[in-house]
Amino acid sequence: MGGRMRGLDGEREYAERCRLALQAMIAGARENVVVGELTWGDRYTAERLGYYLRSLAQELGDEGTGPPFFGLIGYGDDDTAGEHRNQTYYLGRRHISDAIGRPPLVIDWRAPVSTSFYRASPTDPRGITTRRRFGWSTETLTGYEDEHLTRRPHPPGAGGQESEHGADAGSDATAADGADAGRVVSGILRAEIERPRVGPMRDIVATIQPEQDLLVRAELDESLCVQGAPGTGKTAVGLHRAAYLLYVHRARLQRNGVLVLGPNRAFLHYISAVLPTLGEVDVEQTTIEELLTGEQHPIRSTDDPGAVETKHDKRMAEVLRRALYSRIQTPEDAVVVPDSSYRWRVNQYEFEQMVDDARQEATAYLLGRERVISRLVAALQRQAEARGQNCNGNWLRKMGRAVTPAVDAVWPAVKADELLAGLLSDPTALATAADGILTEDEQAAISWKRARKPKSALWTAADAVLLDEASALLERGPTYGHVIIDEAQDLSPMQCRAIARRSEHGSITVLGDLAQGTTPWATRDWPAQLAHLGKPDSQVVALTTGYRVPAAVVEVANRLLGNLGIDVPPTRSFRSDGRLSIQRTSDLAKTCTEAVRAALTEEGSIGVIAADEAIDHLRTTLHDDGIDTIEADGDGRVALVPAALAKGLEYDHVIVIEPAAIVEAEPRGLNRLYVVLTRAVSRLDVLHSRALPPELDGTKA
Ligand SMILES: Nc1ncnc2c1ncn2[C@@H]1O[C@H](COP(=O)(O)OP(=O)(O)OP(=O)(O)O)[C@@H](O)[C@H]1O
Repeated sequence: MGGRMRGLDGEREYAERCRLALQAMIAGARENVVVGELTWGDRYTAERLGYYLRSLAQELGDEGTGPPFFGLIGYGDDDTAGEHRNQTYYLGRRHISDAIGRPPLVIDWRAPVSTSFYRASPTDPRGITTRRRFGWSTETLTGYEDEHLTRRPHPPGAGGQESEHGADAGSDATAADGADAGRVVSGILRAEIERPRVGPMRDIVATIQPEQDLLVRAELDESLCVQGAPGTGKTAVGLHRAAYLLYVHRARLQRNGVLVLGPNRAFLHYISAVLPTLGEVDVEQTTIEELLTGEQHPIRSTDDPGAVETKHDKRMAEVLRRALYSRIQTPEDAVVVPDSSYRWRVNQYEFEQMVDDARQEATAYLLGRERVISRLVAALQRQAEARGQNCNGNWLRKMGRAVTPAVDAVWPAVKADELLAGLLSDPTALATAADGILTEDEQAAISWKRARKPKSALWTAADAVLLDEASALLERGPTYGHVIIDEAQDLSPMQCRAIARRSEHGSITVLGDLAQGTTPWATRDWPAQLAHLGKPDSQVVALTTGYRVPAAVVEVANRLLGNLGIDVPPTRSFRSDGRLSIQRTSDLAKTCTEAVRAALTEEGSIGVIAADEAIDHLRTTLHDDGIDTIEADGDGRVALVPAALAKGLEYDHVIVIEPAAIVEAEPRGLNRLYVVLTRAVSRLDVLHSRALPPELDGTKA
């Protein structure tokens, strides 16, 4: 910290000083873990402290080697700089300090002062005179670029930048295409965004864009919905938002937890390293299916399409509610409990009143039942105490057991799987519960061919959603402090309800793209989905600048947009590089092999994406040609990816096989093709033997 701007040698010395300080912090944290474990006599304190120190050590642990900082802001000496007048601040993934009481050497990117690094622009410099971006080659500082924000840009187009000592990104500066007119794009920034992709997703802390930063740093209480075109950084924003919220609201969120939901395992694998590199190791990352599938009810079967759609329909919530509450009966007798020489009694009318009241008040079925039991016991207690009896804990428990059979008769205990198995096994019970809600065909579609007990039931993924709904009717579960939902356009209303229950007392970040909706129930507008998610008033923000897909590829993908039956703004690509080729061939397999071979001569990951049913054949022919492929979440150079699994992933070079087959494979095949075409970072080859879909070749606008 301080007011001086260093030259490259000075910056390298500073980087070394930061690295040594960080190593000392890591060593200190590790030592504290040991000392903490030895010195704290009281177990609870020792455990809490141990947990804290261990997570600190873990957070710092991975960070000993990477660049200690990525940027620097220098404030001027006028009033707009306020308390930061003449100060400079280095920004990194983590605070680094070398002595308690002294200002940190590096400030965490999430700290309030870091905001200006991301948001300052020539039109609104926020008191900053210089913004410096550092270029690193692994651990070596190779150079930096300065933007002088309070000076007029000169010459036009150069954005007032200088670079020193061969910053590895060069020094050209251009304004982002069509983006904020005040925005200047440095060479280092552009190189980071356009770099070839290899391996899993990385954090973007060094290059978060202003429109992304506004979302990352939105208040915890604010639920947000981001409608983002492909590659606009929705996933990146969601993950950085999780890290930001944990930094600002650590205590609250560590208690309630943060949950990140993604579309599938391959996607989770792809993003899994981002939060740990940001020091956040405690965030739960899973898919909605895994979240809802309990260990007791493993998925053992699949549903027909008709059954799936009905089970995911929100009317099922009412069918289940009715089925459950129809179990409650009106009491027909008084409750009489013999107790030594007395018989305590609650008459039928009072009992009925208790049942009615509990039904009105209780937020969950089993809670209502508990209330009836405790009110009956309280009534008995009043009578016993009036007779001078001492009603201790034992007595109360005994009375509780004594009234239970009477309560069982009118408000029976039920389990979620019994309720659902009962409903799906018994057409008459289903007809009663679904009367006026589901058609006869819909009822027939979800009914089991033969009755089964819960233990022998062949549960499906859609049943898991219903079991979760049923469990929540019985008993309310815990809620998260914040839930981040990626690819949220694909969630069914019933899945949304499951998430809404888990975020009832917290907030959510909804990320998605209506154009990428591929499930039968994918939403066509956000307000409807937000209502299902229990946050109807969330603000919807659109991101349209794509950082993944090059302009030529965006142009082809945008051709499909008008045919998808949704209203979203087209993507504008940030990137001018990239290559697109569309090739007709009579021998797809051979041309595919040639395309992969050509791609292998260049840097970066390669994804071959085809209709799901074509995958096995392609794998064999590629293998016969000497090319080994991996699955979407494997480690290797060439991934062979079924179209259905491509969502959320990206490859440097994408080879799309037979678009017409991808479109035909499913009802929302055109949306699927849109997803598939927008996975490419640098190069896209489209190979086809049949005619291209008319929406793609531009003959159907
Ligand atoms: N500010 C940025 N700086 C550097 N890279 C960025 C930035 N924003 C996004 N990216 C990169 O662009 C790519 C696309 O980002 P991301 O996957 O988050 O987009 P998305 O909107 O979720 O895409 P999709 O909906 O197509 O799956 C990623 O490689 C991401 O790291």
